[in-house]
Amino acid sequence: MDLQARVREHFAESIRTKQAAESELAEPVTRAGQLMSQSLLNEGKILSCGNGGSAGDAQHFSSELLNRFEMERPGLPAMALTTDSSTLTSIANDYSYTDIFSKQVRALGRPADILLAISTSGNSENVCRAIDAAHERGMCVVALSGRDGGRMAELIGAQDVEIRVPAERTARIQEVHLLIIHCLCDVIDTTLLGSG
Ligand SMILES: O=C(CO)[C@@H](O)[C@H](O)[C@H](O)[C@H](O)COP(=O)(O)O
Ligand SMILES: [Zn+2]
Repeated sequence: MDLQARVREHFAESIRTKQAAESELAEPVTRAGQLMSQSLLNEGKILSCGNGGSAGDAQHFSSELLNRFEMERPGLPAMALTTDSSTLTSIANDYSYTDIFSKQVRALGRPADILLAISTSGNSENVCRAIDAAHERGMCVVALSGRDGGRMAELIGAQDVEIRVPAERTARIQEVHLLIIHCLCDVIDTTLLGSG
């Protein structure tokens, strides 16, 4: 087994996936960044959720808003719904794992807020329920997905933005999700602060 060849193929496939995504996703990513900027200007906040690697992505995004991305600026209101182990374990224990995000969205969400919902398959039930809860609260949703968009694609409304990575493999989709998260931070900072 040529391990180095395998590693090289990961690099090559990741590069190809990002190149394929560029032309397809530049428009929805920009639109999502503008939607988030408008929410922040309207005193809204951004809630984010996902499972596994996507939980890490949700936290990565909220930390870049709460602290900073590349420009010096005041912190922006954002919260990953994946971090409070007491809340997560009690909801999962008393209700169901599928309710861990939706219950938090119902408690915290306000109409000016945005939900960043992340799922490579688009089929994680707890993320789908969070989207339903966001809509109940009058919030807009930015959905990061992949493959055929899964069930999440059916839940997205005209006021929302779906960003579906054109790839099948979870790892490749996640790698593009992280790039998109950095693009969203850049659009938000540039919209709020100017390009310097
Ligand atoms: O990071 C990885 C795989 O690269 C895993 O932890 C992965 O995120 C988990 O299996 C998730 O539960 C997958 O959920 P989803 O992306 O389909 O919503
Ligand atoms: Zn991963």
